[in-house]
Amino acid sequence: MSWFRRRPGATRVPSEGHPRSERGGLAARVTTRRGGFTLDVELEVAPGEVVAVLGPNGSGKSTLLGTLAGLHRPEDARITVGGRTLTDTADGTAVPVHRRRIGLLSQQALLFPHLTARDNAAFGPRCAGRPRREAAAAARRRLADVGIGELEGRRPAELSGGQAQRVAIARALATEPDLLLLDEPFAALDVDAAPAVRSVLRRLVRDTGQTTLLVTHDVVDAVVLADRLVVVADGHVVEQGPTAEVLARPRSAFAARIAGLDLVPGVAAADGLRTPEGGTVHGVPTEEVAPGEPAVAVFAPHAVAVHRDRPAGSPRNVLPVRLAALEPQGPIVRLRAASVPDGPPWAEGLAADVTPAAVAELDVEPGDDLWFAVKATEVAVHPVRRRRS
Ligand SMILES: Nc1ncnc2c1ncn2[C@@H]1O[C@H](COP(=O)(O)OP(=O)(O)OP(=O)(O)O)[C@@H](O)[C@H]1O
Repeated sequence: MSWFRRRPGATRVPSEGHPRSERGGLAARVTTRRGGFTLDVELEVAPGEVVAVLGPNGSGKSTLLGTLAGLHRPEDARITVGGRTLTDTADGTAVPVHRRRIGLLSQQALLFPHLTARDNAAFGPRCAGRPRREAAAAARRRLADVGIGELEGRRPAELSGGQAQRVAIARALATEPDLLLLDEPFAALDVDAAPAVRSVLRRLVRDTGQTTLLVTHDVVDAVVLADRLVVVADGHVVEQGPTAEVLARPRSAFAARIAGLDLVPGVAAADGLRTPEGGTVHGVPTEEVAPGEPAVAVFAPHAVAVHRDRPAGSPRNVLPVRLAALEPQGPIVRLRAASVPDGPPWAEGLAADVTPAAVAELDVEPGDDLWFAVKATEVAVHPVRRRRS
């Protein structure tokens, strides 16, 4: 699948300080223990690339971010960003947190309660040694970038969760970090606030060509923000690759579980998504996507109704499929579709989750022709990560 792939030859926007091309990417080899747990990973993030790290609870994601940020001392590691060695246990190099030029954004905004939004955002550049006036100017610019320039004089107690997280984004980016680390950045936001904050972050990361490592549990974050996925389990990298490829052909149990969503590539349209062959998937565009933008329609397999005969009536999306496989998944059965010659090619691999009773009633077996139906209201249309060129 080519729809999430980075466009070749994408150029980066020069930043105010040093050009991004001089900043380079991340190369890390880390072995470290925490109690009885061992993290043992190698990881690279190319300049301007966004890599998402996904993994089950306790797989070592936070340990990895903490080690990169300089918060944990690893037993055996070499970490370089833009060719600068930040950690090398072989020769004792351990650049302190505030000199690593790494921005860290956590679930919680963690703002200083007694400082204004502006002074919170200026804190990073001040720590990096920038003069007061310059730091304040950088803070103002970034607050404007995240859409809350007018709130610069407010203290954290006077901000909503989403606004506070925007200040935290402004603070992380005001330092012009060589590497941005995002640790579940939307997890603490309520469902109404998260899409707008994700949208702001996506735009900023794209527009500045910011090299970024994102840790998340939410596959939509990875789809929207990341070029590449790295799946960790039990302290090891178990698979990695372009986001779409990992989700389309998951090899690890965890990736298979997170990939348990139906994804259809295309471009956003007012009424949903236009597929490459000119078909339409009716759906609800999220606020993060504009018509004409590369996008993906996402729906849950349990939202798909399965019929022997073409259903009449309301569902907007009705497509003919051939049953490729029946996959028992605990209390439900997943029907895996193949495309049919006259049907849309994107039906290939779609999943529908039904009860065993429904399977018995349908009396289906692989090779049978069926109809999948999904309501437009069940289909969300998200932008896909695309680097600015
Ligand atoms: N300070 C500590 N002392 C001992 N063990 C620790 C410490 N911090 C983490 N661990 C252990 O290290 C392992 C990895 O934890 P880590 O927080 O890196 O995982 P994670 O993938 O970020 O998990 P989650 O998704 O739940 O945040 C876990 O088994 C955890 O219990």
